This record gives sequence, C-alpha cells and structure tokens, in this order.
Amino acid sequence: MKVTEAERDSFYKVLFSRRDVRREFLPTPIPKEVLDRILLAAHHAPSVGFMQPWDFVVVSSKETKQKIKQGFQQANQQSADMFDGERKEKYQTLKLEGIEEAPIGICLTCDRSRTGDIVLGKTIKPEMDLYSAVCAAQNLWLAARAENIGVGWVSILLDDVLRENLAIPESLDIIGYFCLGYVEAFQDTPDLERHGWQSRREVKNSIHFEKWQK
Ligand SMILES: Cc1cc2c(cc1C)N(C[C@H](O)[C@H](O)[C@H](O)COP(=O)(O)O)c1[nH]c(=O)[nH]c(=O)c1N2
Repeated sequence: MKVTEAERDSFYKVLFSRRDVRREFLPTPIPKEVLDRILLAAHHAPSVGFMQPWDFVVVSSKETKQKIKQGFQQANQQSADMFDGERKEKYQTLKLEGIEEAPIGICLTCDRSRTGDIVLGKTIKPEMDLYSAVCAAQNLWLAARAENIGVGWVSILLDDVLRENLAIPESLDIIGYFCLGYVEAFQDTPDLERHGWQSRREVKNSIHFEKWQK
C-alpha cells in the first residue's frame, strides 16, 4: 500500500502541528469511539521483541484529577526551587499542566517483566522496554492530534501520587501522565518558545554524517 502525496501531506500536517497543550482545553467530552481510536493507535506502537509492555489507565473522575493536581502543585513548587533568579521567576509564570481542565487523563505504564526475563532486542540494552512504551506515548500524541484533540504530558509528578490515586502496582513502571481534551486552537509555536523559555534548535545542528561535526 503506497501513501499518496495528499496522505503524506496530511500526515506531516498532523505531525508538525502537534503541540503540548496545557491551557486551551475545552470541557467538551471525548466520545468513547474517539478515545478508543487513540488508544488503539498507541497500542500499535513498535516495541522491543514485540513486548507491548504498556497499559493505559484512563482517568475521568473530577476527584481523582483534583488529587493528581495537588500532587503536581507540590512537585512544581519543589521544581521551581531548583532554578535561580530570573529563571525561577519565569518558571513560576509558566502553566505546565491542564490536569483539571482536561476531560480525560491517561497514565501510561510499562510492565518491564511482560513476556519474561529474556526478550529479543533487550538482551544488551535492558531499557528498551521503557523506550517502547514511550513510542506508544508518541503514537497517542499524534493520533490525538489527528482527532483535533490536544495532549499535554505532565512529568512534574511523583510516581507515588499516581500509584496511590490510580492503584498502580509497584510491578509497573510509570512512564507518564497525559491530559487530553479538545482545544480552542493549536498554537503554531511550542508554549516554551512563545514564553521565552527555550527555542527550537536548527535541525542542521542535529544532523551529522558518520563523524561528529562541531
Ligand atoms: C518526556 C516529556 C515530558 C514532558 C514534556 C514533553 C516530554 C516529551 N512536556 C512538553 C514539552 O515541554 C514540549 O513537548 C516541548 O516544549 C515542545 O513543545 P511541543 O510539544 O512541540 O508543543 C511537558 N510540558 C509541560 O508543560 N509539563 C511537563 O511536565 C512536561 N513534561
């Protein structure tokens, strides 16, 4: 099956217009069939040895979101204190989550023991299962964008907060917490760039041929 030019362009449109969303969430519910499509897309990510080590814990209760938000607030204060001076002041102005505004939260986990101890492709680099779960995160993010749904990854959270509130067993690693919802608009530029925190590097600075070029 070949991808047509129009389909290619649609794919790149989705890819380049994907944003990390924190502030623009609308309360509009996400229909079940839409969420199902997004999770199916995530589930079709590549994985080492075809382990498919991920699970998705879907959060919709207001009370649970409130508790996770409290966890974020504590972690965010602790994080702000790690920066100094102007950087700290700037940090404190950034909105870094939309936990309560987003109709759906998803906690992505990784079962590192799924399919046994010795896994094809993970024999030399054991962390490959974690990377596989992150591939599912990216699929989820892009599929959501194709559905006009914004996603925000919130990593300023202690694992224990998610474990406690979502009953996630110690046997699973926590990869991330994602906020999902329809949005008023997708910004052209990442939030961190718009707010003067960090800009996009030139792609040419990241492409090297055979030997590292300074
Ligand atoms: C692993 C990981 C973890 C986080 C993020 C991303 C990733 C990949 N990002 C989003 C991040 O800031 C964002 O992707 C970049 O700023 C680039 O912007 P766009 O995603 O292109 O909009 C993110 N954003 C945020 O507001 N709070 C957070 O805790 C995190 N955590």
